[in-house]
Amino acid sequence: MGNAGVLAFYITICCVSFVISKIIISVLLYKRWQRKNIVFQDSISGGKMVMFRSPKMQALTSKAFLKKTMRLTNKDIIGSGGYGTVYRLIINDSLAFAVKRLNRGSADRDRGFERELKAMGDIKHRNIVTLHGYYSAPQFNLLIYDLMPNGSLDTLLHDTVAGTSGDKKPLDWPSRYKIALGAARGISYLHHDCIPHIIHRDIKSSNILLDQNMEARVSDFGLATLMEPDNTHVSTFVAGTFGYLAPEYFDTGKATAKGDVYSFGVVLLELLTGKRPMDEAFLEEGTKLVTWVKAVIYEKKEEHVIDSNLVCYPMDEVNIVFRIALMCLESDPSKRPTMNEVVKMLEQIKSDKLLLDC
Ligand SMILES: Nc1ncnc2c1ncn2[C@@H]1O[C@H](COP(=O)(O)OP(=O)(O)OP(=O)(O)O)[C@@H](O)[C@H]1O
Repeated sequence: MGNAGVLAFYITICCVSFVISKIIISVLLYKRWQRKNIVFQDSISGGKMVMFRSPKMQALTSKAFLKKTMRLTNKDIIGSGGYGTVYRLIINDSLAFAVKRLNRGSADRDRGFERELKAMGDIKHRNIVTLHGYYSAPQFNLLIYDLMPNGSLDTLLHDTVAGTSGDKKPLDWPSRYKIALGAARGISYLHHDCIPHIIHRDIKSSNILLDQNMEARVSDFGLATLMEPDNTHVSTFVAGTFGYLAPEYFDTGKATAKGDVYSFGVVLLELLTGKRPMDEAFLEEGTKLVTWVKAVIYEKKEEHVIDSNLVCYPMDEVNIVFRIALMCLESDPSKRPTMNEVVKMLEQIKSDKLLLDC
């Protein structure tokens, strides 16, 4: 190669490096811009609205959003729980949000509250309900989530609405399996992939919501740590809900990942038996779902616990999920699997099936 060739080679290298570095800088600047939240200070209420940047929030202005939010009335209420009331908010007939009004305001909290919320906003996973932003005022706080059009697993499983023909439509096995796997993946993500790792502390069927594809999305993570539940809400105790709490929690009062695994085991039992953990029939007999199931197994009558709506589905799959539930419900936390292992065991059911079908 002559001198001219060498020169041309070096010029090409320089040009390519220049273009690549420009692209990298642009991508980094775009990412930084994306991370910046939109903050709107409302001089009338003395509150602050923070909207996390995301494709869904891109087209909205915080002022318009806040105006709509402040106009929510009782007819927009979806439900209420230990932390407050949840409203449906539809913007421009197309964007749907669930706004959770927390009963206490920012006057009761320190700056850690906002830090936690921002960390919650960074969590994006297909099995976790996205937090899009929050509003913080001295008297109350609002959390803005994606609206889950198919409601909660609790409603779907236990309040089957009578159709026009009067028939009830119980959830079929493929849907139950899909929900179990989706929820397990969401919790596993919180436990193992988030830095720092997150313990949910309140896993239950009303905190497993269903999106438009009936994909499970875990909600309310972090709330138990953010605030003490309302004292008027009887089902919630310190953090967590009766019927779902691991036995060791009553001794130690400490929330652990293995405590979440236990609560997930209770959700699996709900899916398998179709019964609520604190069903009235259990309360009358002074027992609860987990104790009842364990007693029936002791008598070797497992078949009596499975929801009669599931009898025409593959019993081998149902039985494996039942065994996974029992592992999660071990009294000794160290004997329970991790959520990562639970996901793998649940996934194995379908991959074994595929191998057999081949
Ligand atoms: N993002 C959402 N999309 C659709 N519905 C929701 C959403 N978040 C909550 N809900 C519904 O609102 C109702 C109240 O929810 P909330 O989380 O406040 O209470 P809970 O989970 O029932 O009880 P607790 O507060 O003790 O956890 C529930 O019926 C729930 O299904």
